[in-house]
Amino acid sequence: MYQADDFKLKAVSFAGTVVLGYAFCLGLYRLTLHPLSKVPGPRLAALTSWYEIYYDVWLGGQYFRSIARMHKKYGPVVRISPNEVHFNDPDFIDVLYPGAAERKTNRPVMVGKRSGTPDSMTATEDHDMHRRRRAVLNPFFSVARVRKLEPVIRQHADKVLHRLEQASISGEPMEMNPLFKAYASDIIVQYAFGDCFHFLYDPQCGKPYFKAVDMFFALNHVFGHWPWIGFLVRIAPGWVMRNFGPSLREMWEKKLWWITKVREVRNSNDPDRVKSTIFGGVLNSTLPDEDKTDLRLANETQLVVFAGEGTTAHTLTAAMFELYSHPTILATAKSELISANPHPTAIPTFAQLDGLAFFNAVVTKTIRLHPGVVNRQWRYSPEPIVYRDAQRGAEYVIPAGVTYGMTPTILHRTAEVFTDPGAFGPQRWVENAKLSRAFMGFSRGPRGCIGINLARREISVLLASLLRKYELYAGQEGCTFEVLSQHEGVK
Ligand code: HEM
Repeated sequence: MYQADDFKLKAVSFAGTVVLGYAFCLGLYRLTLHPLSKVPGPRLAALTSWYEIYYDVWLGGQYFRSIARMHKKYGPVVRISPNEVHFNDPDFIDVLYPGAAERKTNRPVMVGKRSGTPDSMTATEDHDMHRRRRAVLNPFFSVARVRKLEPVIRQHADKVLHRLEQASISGEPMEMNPLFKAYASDIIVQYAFGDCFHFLYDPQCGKPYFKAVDMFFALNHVFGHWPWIGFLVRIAPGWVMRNFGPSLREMWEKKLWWITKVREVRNSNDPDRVKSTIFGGVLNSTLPDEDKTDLRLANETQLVVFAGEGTTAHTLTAAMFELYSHPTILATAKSELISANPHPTAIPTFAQLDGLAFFNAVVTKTIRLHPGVVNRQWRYSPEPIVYRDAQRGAEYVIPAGVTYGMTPTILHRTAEVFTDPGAFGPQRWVENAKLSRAFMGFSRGPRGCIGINLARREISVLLASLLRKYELYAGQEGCTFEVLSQHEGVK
């Protein structure tokens, strides 16, 4: 008995010594011999990814703030975890996010895992496979195709005005962000399948669903570090979600809806549906059959829909907040809109909005200050990348396969690039077109935002409609908005 206990004790202490010895050697390697060991950054971040986990999982998505502080301390390139570097240099954007013809850019596998949409375009690691998958979606987001959506976008903007009109009659305060999410969601889901959830007719504007999506995004950090948790959430049967994951349930149910809709489009005999909906086009494309399974297309739908909802709504909310808190800028934007569209309650056409330099700069400037995508834009290159830090006179080689990223939230608030970076000044953008060299709001390169044309149209049509109709509330009668404190956002 005594001997057995002694043996167990020895086995445990041996195993403990092996684990500690391994951790010690790994730490030593990461700090000294690792190919990134010369890249500046906090030692703790180089030693262990628990540093990142603390900020992103424990504190909830806060690592980007810590990375911003690192850049202030260590310069334009920092090692933010044992195997990842982060850049903050606008002159290096085109090297890190090159055109498809210049160099391949792969996406780290971890990004797909954290996105919760395996096999979707954005989760596709390989450059060439991503190109193939994206090629079938690209035509649906071209300038010309989005122009064809003009009646749909204007019709949805009209529905938003109608909701606000109803609220003004009933005296019910209207929260703008869920309304904007409902607007963006109804448009993109309608375009995807020829049908949508009609959130703009829902008294709650789909709030329970959007809360579930927010919760899912918050969990992305957890899925990124422990992908098996994401896997369990994905495969969880309905009764588990209903009983143990009520906050995600709404989203989970929508996933079943995506699958049903993919099947409906697949079995549809209506040629119009095939031509005019995104997933009709995908099913009819030359993609191989393994890329057209119900599950992969449901994941692709979830990606496209998620990517188009919150981002657009966030930009609209932020634009309203900035404009109505800067009455002089609001007045300039309004006078430009009045000259293009004299009727205050008419939804403007695309043609009326084209060429409104100041108004369009308001949209870009809003995305600069409040980018809809906060996380870093992860990539890796199949070839080494050389970075020269002119300030320090140092050169760093980022080996092939090492994850790197840039973050618009950090880049767009860098004083070396934008003087007075926190200020909302669209006029600067009108006067200095060169500022766009440092703009990453829609990312760059072949994995940049596919929905940029659609987003710009959705935002400008609705924003212009609201600005034309509503005044800032100062006790007067009529169509007004009230801006609450900065922390509460726009209501
Ligand atoms: C103001 C609104 C928007 C902003 C600021 C925005 C921003 C971005 C950014 C920064 C990325 C790159 C993310 C990365 O590299 O990790 C991206 C990707 C993407 N966006 Fe947008 N987006 C907006 C609206 C839209 C809309 C309306 C759609 C349309 C459905 C859309 C669809 C997508 C898709 C599908 C991707 C993934 C592309 C790929 O992986 O190849 N986005 N977006």
